[in-house]
Amino acid sequence: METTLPLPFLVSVDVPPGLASSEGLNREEVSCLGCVFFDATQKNLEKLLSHLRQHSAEFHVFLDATALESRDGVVSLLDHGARKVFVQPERLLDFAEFGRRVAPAVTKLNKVSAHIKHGLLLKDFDQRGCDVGALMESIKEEKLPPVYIKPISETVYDHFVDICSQIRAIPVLPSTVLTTKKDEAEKKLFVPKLFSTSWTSEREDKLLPTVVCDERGVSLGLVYSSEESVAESLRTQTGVYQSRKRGLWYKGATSGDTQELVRISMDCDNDALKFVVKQTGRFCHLDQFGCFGDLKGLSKLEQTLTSRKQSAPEGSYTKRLFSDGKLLRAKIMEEAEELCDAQTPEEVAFEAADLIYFALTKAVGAGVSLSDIEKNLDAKSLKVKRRPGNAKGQWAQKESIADGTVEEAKEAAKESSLPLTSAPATEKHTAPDTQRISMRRVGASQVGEAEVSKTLKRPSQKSAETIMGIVTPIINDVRQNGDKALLSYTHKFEKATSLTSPVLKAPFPQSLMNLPPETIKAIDISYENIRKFHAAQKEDKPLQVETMPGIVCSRFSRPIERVGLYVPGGTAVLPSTALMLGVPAKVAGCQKIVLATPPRADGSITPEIVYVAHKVGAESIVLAGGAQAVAALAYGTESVSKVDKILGPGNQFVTAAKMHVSNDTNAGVSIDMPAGPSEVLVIADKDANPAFVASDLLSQAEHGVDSQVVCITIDLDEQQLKAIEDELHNQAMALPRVDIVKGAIDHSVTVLVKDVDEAMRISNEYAPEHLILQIKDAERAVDKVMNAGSVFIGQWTPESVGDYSAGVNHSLPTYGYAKQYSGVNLGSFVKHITSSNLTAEGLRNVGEAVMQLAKVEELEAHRRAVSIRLKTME
Ligand SMILES: NC(=O)c1ccc[n+]([C@@H]2O[C@H](COP(=O)([O-])OP(=O)(O)OC[C@H]3O[C@@H](n4cnc5c(N)ncnc54)[C@H](O)[C@@H]3O)[C@@H](O)[C@H]2O)c1
Ligand SMILES: N[C@H](CO)Cc1c[nH]c[nH+]1
Ligand SMILES: [Zn+2]
Repeated sequence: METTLPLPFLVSVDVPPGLASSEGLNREEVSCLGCVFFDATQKNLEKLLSHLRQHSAEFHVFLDATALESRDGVVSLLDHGARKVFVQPERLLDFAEFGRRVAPAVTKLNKVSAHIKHGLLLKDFDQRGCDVGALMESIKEEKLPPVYIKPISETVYDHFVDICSQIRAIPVLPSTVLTTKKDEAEKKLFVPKLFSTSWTSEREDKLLPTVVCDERGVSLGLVYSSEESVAESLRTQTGVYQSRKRGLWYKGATSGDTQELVRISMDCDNDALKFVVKQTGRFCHLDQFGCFGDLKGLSKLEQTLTSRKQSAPEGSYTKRLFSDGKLLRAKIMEEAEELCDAQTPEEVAFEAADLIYFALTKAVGAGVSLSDIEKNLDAKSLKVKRRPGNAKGQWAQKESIADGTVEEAKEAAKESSLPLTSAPATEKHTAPDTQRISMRRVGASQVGEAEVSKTLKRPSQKSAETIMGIVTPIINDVRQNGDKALLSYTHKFEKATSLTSPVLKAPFPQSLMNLPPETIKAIDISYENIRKFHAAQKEDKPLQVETMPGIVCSRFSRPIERVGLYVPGGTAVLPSTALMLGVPAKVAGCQKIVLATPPRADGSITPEIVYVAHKVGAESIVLAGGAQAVAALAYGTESVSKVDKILGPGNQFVTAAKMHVSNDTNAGVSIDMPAGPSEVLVIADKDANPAFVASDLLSQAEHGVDSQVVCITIDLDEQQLKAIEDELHNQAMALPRVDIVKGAIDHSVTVLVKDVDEAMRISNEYAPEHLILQIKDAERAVDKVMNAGSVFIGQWTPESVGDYSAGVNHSLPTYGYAKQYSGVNLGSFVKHITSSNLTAEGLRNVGEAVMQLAKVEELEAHRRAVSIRLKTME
């Protein structure tokens, strides 16, 4: 803990008189000295604590607490920020845990033992009859750094200061020394003289180099001080220095860029001063803030925000933040969440910078400066009574989700005795039952459907800007440096450092797809069902329509030649996704199928994926994931084949990379759709089995913490609702991925509605990836489905059958994109080509219309292409 003195002396202020005045301390006397010394007694303790509360970051407070009897009093002083407290030597052991912040106070040096290492206060020092030589010797022998000496009142201070300077002790001077000196001129120069008797200048002119800093310690420049300039500075409380050419220099006197003096201190070997100032305008005579250049980082941000607050250009975003408290609040929350989710050092730096920007905007808007914040931090760092540091209120549950172990959660759940109550309009079951895994309830009739939609907002993802900022350099790197870059990202993200080639080419060796027969059987069954369903989507023959006599329009399909299939492999290995993409690609007749999937840390690929790749006739497997795999597929590398279309789900990095390459016209690649974190919406009525409902919700919640599940209950009473919630909690606690489930459930919701129509309206607005209908006459409700990726009808249709084996595709639009996209299907692997075939009669029938429209558009060549033919028929 920092207790070094910024000055070569301490000023002792009378207590309580100094504090009793309304102003507290006389600012001019002590503020620039930065250090103050008090006598603490039981009587003035409260006043001292109140003073410390306000000023401990500003002043370094030293206290003689020998008159304080209770330990608690001393601890409170330390806790409130006292830098050093002196106690009787015999009580030292009692405060050993506070290290150098507690030191002994003695009246005679020989009472001190050699083991005292945190300095000491020699009080009631009487210089008369003092043998300075013996004192020096004693201090040297005891090797006690540093020694503070407080004289008894009759001492003649000038002489006392000289003695202290000789023995290199720190004088503690009563404040009266500054105010009772008879001679005004002498009084004025007393403090500067204290400085100058302590400083040593190696320069001929005896000036002292002086570093000028702002309150955050950012250096503004180097100047020189003399005893006179320091005196002027203290008198005017502004920056006054000694110019080597022009004498006394009152900073800002001509430029207007003045300085308010905050503090003067001296360096460790007394040969340089530091002036801390509040600078108006700029310090440097050149067009820059300080002599070492302009501000940067946090200081620069603060400068910009302050100037924006005073006057911002039209359309300034920062200005909008200052005037829109709600927006600022939302941004702070959003950025805090993104910082929590950040993983790599780059992401953390990126997100922390965003959060700091918004936090500082809040501070500047409230008139709080960075240095106020830093003072607060310093004051906190001086606290000795530690709080447990647990998260509070609504964050307590999030904390347990992020960090708690399953066992801890189970224990806490057992301890939690408060039952769930019936649902008010919108209520989060966190406070009373913190460890219970439960979804927030929202009553649609209480809050209205518009509010329900807001509540069903998907968990926030990183902003597009943030994600693009991460994936773009990766894509560019792979594009430019091919295999080498691709491999380096696989080493980095997958930790597969032994991998030397990023591609596994067909034919795949049998040794890489050795599987138990039951797995082969499961894959084969699923393969066949998926094949059948997708083959049925094939058009047998071209579609043909005779629109007019002699005019035949046709549409026929052709497979996309080269397809890249992304199989996710971050949080779970998904061979089923290889099936969902590979089988339709094969059915469609794509000539080149390239799979890409992140390898395991040993560089290998899950044998199930190799087996599927083999079955669908893949040309190769790219052993890479994330943005780097997408870039390799889009542009090709030395060993990865370029493709025409990239399909497959993935996390935010994969999705952003797909968007990026599909927007690059040079890449010549398209993508399927935005397929992100899995989600499910279950509609349940009184007929639904609570255990089935909970199991479906959990099946998607276990995909990732960014998944969201929604349960719309139709006209259920409290007991029925609780039955689903109990099932959800109990089943979840038994799952191996319970920690992931907790994260997903945390932003999942149960919506209470009255009837099927209300449920369907909300569902269509949400546009879920998966919609499960566990209601009476589920089939009839399908007519009302307008937006959904895939629908699961009735109690015997769990969503997981669609994930694996029923035959439908599980690669589906999420995040509400089911409103405009279809899931992967056979059509995703083909393109449609149209044709027209006219006879002479056909051209005669339609010719006039074509020529007239060409005329309207003033495209004469278009018109003539028809007229030239019609003429030949005349
Ligand atoms: N909608 C669908 O049809 C569907 C189907 C299956 C899976 N999914 C979803 O797909 C997602 C799969 O995600 P996943 O993470 O498990 O696997 P993933 O393969 O999509 O992503 C893993 C890759 O992300 C990259 N990555 C990770 N952290 C990174 C970082 N900080 N910076 C840059 N790149 C980074 C790495 O390259 C890694 O290989 C899940 O959200 C799952 O729910 C959706
Ligand atoms: N439910 C996921 C699509 O959102 C797909 C999947 C693969 N394995 C299990 N589930
Ligand atoms: Zn699934």
